[in-house]
Amino acid sequence: MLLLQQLAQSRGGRLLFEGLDLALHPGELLWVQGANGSGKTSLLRLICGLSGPRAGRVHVEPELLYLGHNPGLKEVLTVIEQLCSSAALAGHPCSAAEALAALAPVGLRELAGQRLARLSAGQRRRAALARLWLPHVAPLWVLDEPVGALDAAMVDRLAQRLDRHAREGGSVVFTSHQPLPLKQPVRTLQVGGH
Ligand SMILES: Nc1ncnc2c1ncn2[C@@H]1O[C@H](COP(=O)(O)OP(=O)(O)OP(=O)(O)O)[C@@H](O)[C@H]1O
Repeated sequence: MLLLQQLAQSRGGRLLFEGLDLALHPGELLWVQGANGSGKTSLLRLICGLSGPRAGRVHVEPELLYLGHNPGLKEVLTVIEQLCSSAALAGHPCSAAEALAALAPVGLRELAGQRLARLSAGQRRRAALARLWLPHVAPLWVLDEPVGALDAAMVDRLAQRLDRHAREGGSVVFTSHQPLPLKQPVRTLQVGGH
């Protein structure tokens, strides 16, 4: 599902990592670890093709869903508009009923018509994460700090969703500065040290 071969990246003239080899298979969860500034986000952006490597190559099969460090939501849109438009942009359009159903587990169903500009940080994160509850999503999920700003109950619900995705044959690459309460086995990858 994801293959990294001899991957290297540098930012601002500093080498972040090199010689990185990894094969992630269906059903596997990968926790990318490292100190602030070690290169976790840089690695995730490489995996998503948002930046090019200094050396090596990335192969994704068949497609991925990326939720970045910053939820990157359009403030003028309502919660449901944002969810439907991001799904459509990713090539997996959803119906209004499917979007409402995906907003329920993140606790935003009642706020479906609210503009994102009027949501709290945690609610915005929940709005971005609602994508993971839509019926048609890419099998590889790349999540940068998905639990940032989430309360404990939502962290538990997200972990349950990731566990289910893995049990169903999906894969997840995620960064987090805290362990997630996952039940499925989790592989780890340490970034940095250069
Ligand atoms: N646009 C940029 N130009 C130059 N250097 C950058 C740029 N973006 C990031 N960097 C540098 O690249 C390094 C790695 O950044 P990155 O965001 O990948 O770290 P991270 O491990 O995700 O950190 P954090 O845990 O704080 O989110 C940092 O030292 C940072 O200063």
